[in-house]
Amino acid sequence: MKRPIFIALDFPTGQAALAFLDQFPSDQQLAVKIGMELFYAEGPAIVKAVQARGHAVFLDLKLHDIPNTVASAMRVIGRLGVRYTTVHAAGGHVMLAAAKRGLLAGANDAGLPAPKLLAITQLTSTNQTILNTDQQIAGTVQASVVHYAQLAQASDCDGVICSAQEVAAIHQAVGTDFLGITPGIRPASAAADDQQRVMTPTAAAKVGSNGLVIGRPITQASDPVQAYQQILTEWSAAQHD
Ligand SMILES: O=C(O)c1cc(=O)[nH]c(=O)n1[C@@H]1O[C@H](COP(=O)(O)O)[C@@H](O)[C@H]1O
Repeated sequence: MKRPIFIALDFPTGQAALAFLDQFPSDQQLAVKIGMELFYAEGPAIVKAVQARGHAVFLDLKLHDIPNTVASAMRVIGRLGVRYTTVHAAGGHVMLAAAKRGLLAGANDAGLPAPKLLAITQLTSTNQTILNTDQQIAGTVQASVVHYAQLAQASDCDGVICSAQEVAAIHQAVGTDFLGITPGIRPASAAADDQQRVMTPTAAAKVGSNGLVIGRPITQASDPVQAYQQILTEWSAAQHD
């Protein structure tokens, strides 16, 4: 999967998510992200239902707990056949290493390839004020994100979730093989909603983003299939390798 666009299936029910997917041609294989809302409503059954339609699943549950709990939960996730999953970098090295260990154990239990483990750095809804005031972290958002990328790499994660605004700095710090997957993507005409650190698909491609996560600009569009195709065209045209 080279530089995928993950559609965030942020729907309250499996029925709504599958009705959304039904709008696409049945032979079009998509990359989709199942997050907390849909997974809490439907559990692993929705992962299986989406996989059965031929789509690649990124299961985004953003684990953050004591290392033993994270390892055990990741072991369950590792058995689901998903391609990517997430953990919070803020949990620290021991927790991140436990996440990776659990994921590998789960994949091994099921005889499946291990999902790629992505660490959440600073959420794209976080800005400088939130970082310095609410989180009491001094310095810039970019410095915090790069620090978390270095921590994630040292803890054997495959990449991070960050804003496209930080991808170039991350790749400079930890190398271009380390994935920088970027939500907070907004076509030029779209509303930012609750996102603070946004970029267009073209700008994200130019700075070397390894994949986009996009929800509302596609799921809430009057014609979601057309919105997706437009973003895909823009993203593909701007790639330089
Ligand atoms: O982990 C994520 O996917 C994530 C991390 C982050 O920093 N920011 C962020 O927006 N996301 C997710 O990416 C999606 C963005 O959705 P839209 O803002 O509707 O495009 C949502 O499902 C968020 O949960």
